Amino acid sequence: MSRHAPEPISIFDRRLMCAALVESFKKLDPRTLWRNPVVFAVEIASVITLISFALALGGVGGESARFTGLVSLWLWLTVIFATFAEALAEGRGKARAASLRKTRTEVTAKRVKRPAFDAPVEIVPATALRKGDCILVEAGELIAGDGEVVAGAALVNEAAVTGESAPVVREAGGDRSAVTGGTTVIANAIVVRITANPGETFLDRMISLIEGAKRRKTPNEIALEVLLVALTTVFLLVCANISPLSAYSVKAAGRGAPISLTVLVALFVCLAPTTIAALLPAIGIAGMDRLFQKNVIALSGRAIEAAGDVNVLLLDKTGTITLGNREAVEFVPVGGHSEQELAEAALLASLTDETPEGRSIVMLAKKRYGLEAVLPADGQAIVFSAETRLSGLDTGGRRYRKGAADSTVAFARSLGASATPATLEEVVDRIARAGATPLVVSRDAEIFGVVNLKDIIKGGIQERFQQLRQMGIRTVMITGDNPLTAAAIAAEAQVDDFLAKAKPEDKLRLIKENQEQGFMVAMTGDGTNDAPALAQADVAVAMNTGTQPAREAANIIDLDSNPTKLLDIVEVGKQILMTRGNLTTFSIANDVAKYFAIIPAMLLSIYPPLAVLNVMQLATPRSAILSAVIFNALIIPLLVPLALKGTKFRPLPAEKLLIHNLLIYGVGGMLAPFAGIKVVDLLVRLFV
Ligand SMILES: Nc1ncnc2c1ncn2[C@@H]1O[C@H](COP(=O)(O)OP(=O)(O)OP(=O)(O)O)[C@@H](O)[C@H]1O
Ligand SMILES: [K+]
Ligand SMILES: [Mg+2]
Repeated sequence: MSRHAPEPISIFDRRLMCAALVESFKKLDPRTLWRNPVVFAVEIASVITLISFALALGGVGGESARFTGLVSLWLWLTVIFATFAEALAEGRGKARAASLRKTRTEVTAKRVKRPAFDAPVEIVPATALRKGDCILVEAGELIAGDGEVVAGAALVNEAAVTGESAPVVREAGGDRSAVTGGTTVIANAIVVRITANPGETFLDRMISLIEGAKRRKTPNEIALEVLLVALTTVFLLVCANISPLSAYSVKAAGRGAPISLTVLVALFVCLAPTTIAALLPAIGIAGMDRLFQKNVIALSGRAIEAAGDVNVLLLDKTGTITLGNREAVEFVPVGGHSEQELAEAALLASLTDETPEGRSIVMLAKKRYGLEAVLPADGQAIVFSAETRLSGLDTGGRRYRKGAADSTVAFARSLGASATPATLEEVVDRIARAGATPLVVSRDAEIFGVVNLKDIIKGGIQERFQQLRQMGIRTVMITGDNPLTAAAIAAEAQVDDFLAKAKPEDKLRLIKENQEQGFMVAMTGDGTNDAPALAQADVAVAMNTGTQPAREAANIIDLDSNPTKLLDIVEVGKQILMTRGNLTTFSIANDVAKYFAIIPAMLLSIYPPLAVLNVMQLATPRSAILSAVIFNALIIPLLVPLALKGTKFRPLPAEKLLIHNLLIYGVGGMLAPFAGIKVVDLLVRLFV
């Protein structure tokens, strides 16, 4: 695969860092910062200490101006480190969005009155196109908006959106009818029915998503934030009560000085869970960005996080596990009919069938049997549906049909057929066992034979399903095809289970059943008949090659149309959840060490015996407090790489991972500040 568009940019690229620095100052605006309440509280603390500093300079208040100034400076830095982490996480997406914007130049479109090539054409700007309009797009032209091909077939270059420069076929009918605005037709012509108004196209959605404009907090993020705000409130109350308590103690003990506002504010910031609060937005944004680098567009952060907990993956067969261009390769007659007769009946039954299957039958009949495709004037099209599993043509009082074996046989029976030809079952089974799809062809009550529709499994799929199994995810293939074909493909692709002859409502029911058993269900599909199931699944991945309804029902779109991408999505989902958990553990464990630094320092003048708690042997109370504030600030940029890259993913059982992470981030988080604060103190004692 050749990929020219998204050249990999490091998150720590120098230009991105500079842009993020500018952004991080803009993010100080309280009107936006309040959305992160803990960091907003630190900003208020910074303002309070700044005012105290100004007052101290004028000799008001009992605290040293130099000390207050330094505390204020480091509190401001704490806030900026937090906004910088978020800005840096957004940086790569913003750069990508800007380059996408550039490709979306002002274009014009050829609007047609009817969805046909011979309809009169009117030139209009792309912005004038509305849902339901039809446009003609010819070779060399840009497709002006998202839509569905309603006539013709063309080669389309989608590099502008997917980064993939190899052209793809887009054609009317079937599961490859969706086109994306901003892509280019490079051969042939198509008529497209527009499915999105200007400003609501896939490209628009993609740009606003990666720019973060549409980003909502996920339920997990909200739950964690509630906890962080609660903790912060508790510490705020504790600090507020220390002041009267200390004044009382000074009186009672007859020595020492009451605790200054600067020290109280410093204590509050050190105790509040600032580390995780500062890094929380960055963790989610960076996860989405990492997926985007893999050409996966997540329309919600919630879907990615749900992917981290997925137990069951349902996949559609044709177009998801297989390449999806089922092609007619052979006509096998039964019941004394000749190949030629079967070819003629199959051709008639396919003349108006715009699906890839139908077109490939017409092709084979023309090429191998020299037949001509002329639609009879009285021809009545019977359009294929996933419900009937049949398609065909009524002409001259005769009903030509083709479809799934049982459906066609049932139809022939309903018209009076008493027995099916002797060899039919054998032929159907032979084709199905080979993993191909048999379509039975009939005229009224008479069965003519079977069309062999071949399909190919996508490469490398088996190993990836194996990996999913190791992660404890069960793969189930669901297909409208017959059980024998399904079994053959299931065995070849090595899925754990399969469901054959599934109608859209069966797919939907299977998902609901799994969800009722408490499983988190992911579904990947491409067809219109997959859309209801996609809408129900917790994680719904649509192939970019799929139909418009499938893409609209999904919450994740894979631009590469590779069903095993779910592995990457699951991995990023797990990483986001683990990183957030680990940093929360670390952040709260950190506090323990800060108690040892600040509490003795704060109360030493009142209770001299507290000196024994000064285990770090910090120089003076002021240097101890300042060191804790500085450490509390510096730990944020030190952890930014971890927040952006995510905890390294290991395919381990959940309990083992939990113990492992608790050890590293819990114990590590408790010990790290002892060393860190001590080192900072050695430097700070030179200044205060
Ligand atoms: N154009 C067609 N005309 C008549 N019958 C068809 C046509 N296309 C498919 N069929 C029959 O209908 C069955 C269901 O097709 P459909 O495309 O709905 O399958 P599906 O549910 O999407 O499953 P999958 O895509 O996984 O194979 C096929 O297995 C085939 O037997
Ligand atoms: K803190
Ligand atoms: Mg399908």
